[in-house]
Amino acid sequence: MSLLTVKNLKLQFGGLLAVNDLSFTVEKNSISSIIGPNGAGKTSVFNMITGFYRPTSGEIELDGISLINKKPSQITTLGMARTFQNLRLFPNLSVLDNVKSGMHCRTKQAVFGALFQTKSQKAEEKLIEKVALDCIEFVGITKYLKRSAKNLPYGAQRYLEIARALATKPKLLLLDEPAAGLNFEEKQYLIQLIRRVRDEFNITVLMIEHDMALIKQISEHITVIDYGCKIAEGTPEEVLKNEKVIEAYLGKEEVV
Ligand SMILES: Nc1ncnc2c1ncn2[C@@H]1O[C@H](COP(=O)(O)OP(=O)(O)OP(=O)(O)O)[C@@H](O)[C@H]1O
Repeated sequence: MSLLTVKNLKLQFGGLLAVNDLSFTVEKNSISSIIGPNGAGKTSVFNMITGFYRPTSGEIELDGISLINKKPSQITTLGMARTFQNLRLFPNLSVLDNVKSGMHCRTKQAVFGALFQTKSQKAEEKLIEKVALDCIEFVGITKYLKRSAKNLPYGAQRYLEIARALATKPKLLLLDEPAAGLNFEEKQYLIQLIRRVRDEFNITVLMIEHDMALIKQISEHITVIDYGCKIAEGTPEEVLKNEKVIEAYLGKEEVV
């Protein structure tokens, strides 16, 4: 059963067709990937799914609900969270506050409540803190709780982004190049973390990644795009021996 359905998606920037008639689905509880050479349109697809870009045409549904014309915050509320290729943390906020900051969309806090700290307001604040602490512990960075994001080791910053996304309790987690900049040990830790996200929280994961070894290890389904079009899809074994895929990568990146 699919959680995300993308149908005939198009995105035009002036004369450039960044995404061209793209259709694919993401199965519930799967770990899936979108791959493709630089500039293929992968991040543009994520930006449309999360409401940052408005598609020129096409349909996107999360659990049967259309996401077209919805704002990013509405899409978060419907159960989607993402991390970014270039980290988007609040550098001067602590780890705890970074995670709490991602949870507005899930809270009922009104201005009145925030000013006068009603009983329910205090209870909600406690709950927010508990969820944030649980997510921080889950990704393994509790020892950095009070440290500002900018002073964390790079790997921990990447895990913090995942904790912040998890705190919104998504059905679907989109990870944009989660392994970028990580060393071998950190990548192995990331693989375990992504598996635990799916297995322990039943969250479906869709990621963009350039690290083919990592993709092979963790992805159950891959969609390959080139020049905005889907050129192949299937299991890692099927996709990575596909001639069109090898051709698309030839001279650009190495397919392992
Ligand atoms: N806001 C924008 N305005 C104009 N062109 C854009 C914009 N965003 C992306 N593009 C163009 O759309 C195409 C697809 O870009 P996109 O970033 O989606 O590719 P990508 O597959 O994610 O690349 P990479 O792997 O290098 O991150 C590129 O030609 C890019 O220059």
